[in-house]
Amino acid sequence: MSIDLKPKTTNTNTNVEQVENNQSASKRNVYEVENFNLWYGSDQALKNVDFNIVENEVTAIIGPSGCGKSTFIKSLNRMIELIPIVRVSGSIKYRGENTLDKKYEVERLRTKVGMVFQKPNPFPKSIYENVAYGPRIHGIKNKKMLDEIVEKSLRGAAIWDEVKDRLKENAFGLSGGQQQRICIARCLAIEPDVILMDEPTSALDPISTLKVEELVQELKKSYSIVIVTHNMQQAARISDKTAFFLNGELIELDNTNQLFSNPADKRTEDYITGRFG
Ligand SMILES: Nc1ncnc2c1ncn2[C@@H]1O[C@H](COP(=O)(O)OP(=O)(O)OP(=O)(O)O)[C@@H](O)[C@H]1O
Repeated sequence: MSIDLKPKTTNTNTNVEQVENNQSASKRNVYEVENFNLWYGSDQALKNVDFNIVENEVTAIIGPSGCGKSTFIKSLNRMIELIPIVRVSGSIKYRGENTLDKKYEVERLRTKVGMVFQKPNPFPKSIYENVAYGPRIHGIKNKKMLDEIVEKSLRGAAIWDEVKDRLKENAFGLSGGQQQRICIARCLAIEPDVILMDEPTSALDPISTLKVEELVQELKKSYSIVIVTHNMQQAARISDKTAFFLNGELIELDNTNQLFSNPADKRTEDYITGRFG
């Protein structure tokens, strides 16, 4: 998709957007976030966020440094609660259930929602063990079954051909781009429903970045993907929906074409045209 980042005054993409809207309409929401607030101690980092995430779509989150992108994505799998001073209100429904409910078991969420981080973080183990780790934790001991999961996950992460003859080697011996795809394979091995990606290409060279971007396009056929990115061109290239955050508020969430070509809010327009941030 090629996108002109300059806002236009008239929208010429009505038919395309109509088709996209119709496609979205037939899909279900994986997440429904309502009136979500988050505080670090007394500092409020997210304010009244309402945010639906549609299945089998790529949703990109953009916004200036410190606007709350990472805080938001880490709220979706409740990783944020590892920080003791964090306090939240509102609701984050995953497949209809409020994950903030005291009775909701976080382990259940973590088996369905995988995460890939900015810096590739493979375990100091072999390539094979990195991918087999999750399924082993979930009780799979059968070697043949594990072999199959490892191969399927590495294929799914578009790295099988590069590593199939060196599965016993330490994952640290791979390039940064390969390590990131191993981390994606590790994530796929638990058969998630959603994949959260927090700036997954910011530590990668352009060729590895392209590989991961192509991979994201492929993965959305089977998974729902939320990706935080500082790179607006990347958001425009790979996402179906884009959300713009500013100072902890969700300013705009729309079809990516629409948001970049004809943003509804002046603050979005100022950001995407480089007037601030
Ligand atoms: N552990 C923490 N303790 C206290 N405040 C925090 C913590 N983590 C983040 N914050 C604050 O919350 C706000 C949002 O931060 P967050 O990291 O979510 O922003 P971001 O949009 O992801 O930024 P960046 O693009 O620079 O990664 C910032 O004001 C930040 O200083």
